[in-house]
Amino acid sequence: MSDLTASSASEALPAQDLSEVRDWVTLLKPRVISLVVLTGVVGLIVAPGTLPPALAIAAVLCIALGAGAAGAINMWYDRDIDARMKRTARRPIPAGRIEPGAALAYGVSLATASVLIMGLATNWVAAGVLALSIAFYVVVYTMWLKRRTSQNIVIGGAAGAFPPVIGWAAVTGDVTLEPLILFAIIFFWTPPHFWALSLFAHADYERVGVPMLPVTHGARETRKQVLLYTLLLVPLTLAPTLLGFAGWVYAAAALLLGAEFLRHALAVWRDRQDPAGRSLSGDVPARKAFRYSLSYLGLLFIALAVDRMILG
Ligand code: HEM
Ligand SMILES: CC(C)=CCC/C(C)=C/CC/C(C)=C/COP(=O)(O)OP(=O)(O)O
Repeated sequence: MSDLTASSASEALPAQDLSEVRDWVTLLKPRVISLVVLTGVVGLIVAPGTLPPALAIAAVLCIALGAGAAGAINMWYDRDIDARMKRTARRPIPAGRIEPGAALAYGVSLATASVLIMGLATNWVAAGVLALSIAFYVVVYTMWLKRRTSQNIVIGGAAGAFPPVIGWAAVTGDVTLEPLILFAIIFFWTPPHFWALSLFAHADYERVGVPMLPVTHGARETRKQVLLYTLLLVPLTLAPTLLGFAGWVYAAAALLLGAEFLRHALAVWRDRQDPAGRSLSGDVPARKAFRYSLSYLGLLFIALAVDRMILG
């Protein structure tokens, strides 16, 4: 090997290592995890009592790791359809950069580690709810419902609603009404979050035969469901104040943020459509509603934490 080839090979190695690391991180769906972690942290903050900082950090890392592991197993299971959808074809498994078996081993090991560490660091109630949420995302949503029914994300979406319950249980060792209300808020938020996205991403799902609502019931029904779930969600977000575990700062934020979410949902509902209900605007309102759904949930949970810190 000439010097020139040898030196360019050694220079190329770190960049290749870096992109390999990036692929393993991508398997954890890190952007989705960021919001999952935020809701989990708020569960931890609003729970009565405290954890020593090192254990609180361990609990948050376990939620991130468990959610990431579930995402990796989801990508292992869905590698056939991911390869045929534009949005997902470049993922590490369908693109051939990570072996399916290695991804599965990685997901299962991380999932096991996250549950065990959670149990040892905090308590086994929190570890049990973490295990349940991983099983819900992997088994109930990914392996069972996703390819079978348009209600996949309503039932399976419960997986993503568990993190505040896990955070709360990590502190208290218990699951009471308060964290269940936070669960319900995320549960009712998931349909407008996902169905707004599915309105502009339905071609992918149609191609691979995944029965998402716009594919099975059409765009018009999906727009209606986005609005209906938002109408149920907004009053529900006032429950923490009505039940006395949050104050007026949170209630004001919930009303303002909710009014804006309703405005987006109404715009989705009213979007100019052809006779089949397909958007004539390039689904601009649906794209905006999807983006806003992310800020909405983040800000709502931040408002709850701030409110609880003010109330003490
Ligand atoms: C069954 C329930 C859910 C489904 C089917 C779903 C589906 C999706 C899909 C398909 C995307 C686009 C991702 C991409 O293009 O890579 C997305 C984005 C996102 N979802 Fe969800 N989601 C669900 C629940 C949740 C939950 C519970 C959270 C957090 C609390 C969440 C947070 C996010 C975030 C932060 C993004 C943006 C990611 C980015 O910027 O790429 N999702 N969701
Ligand atoms: C603690 C714990 C286990 C939390 C799990 C949390 C969670 C956010 C679950 C649902 C997340 C999600 C991105 C679903 C995507 O659907 P998809 O998998 O059909 O999307 P894709 O087509 O992008 O793969």
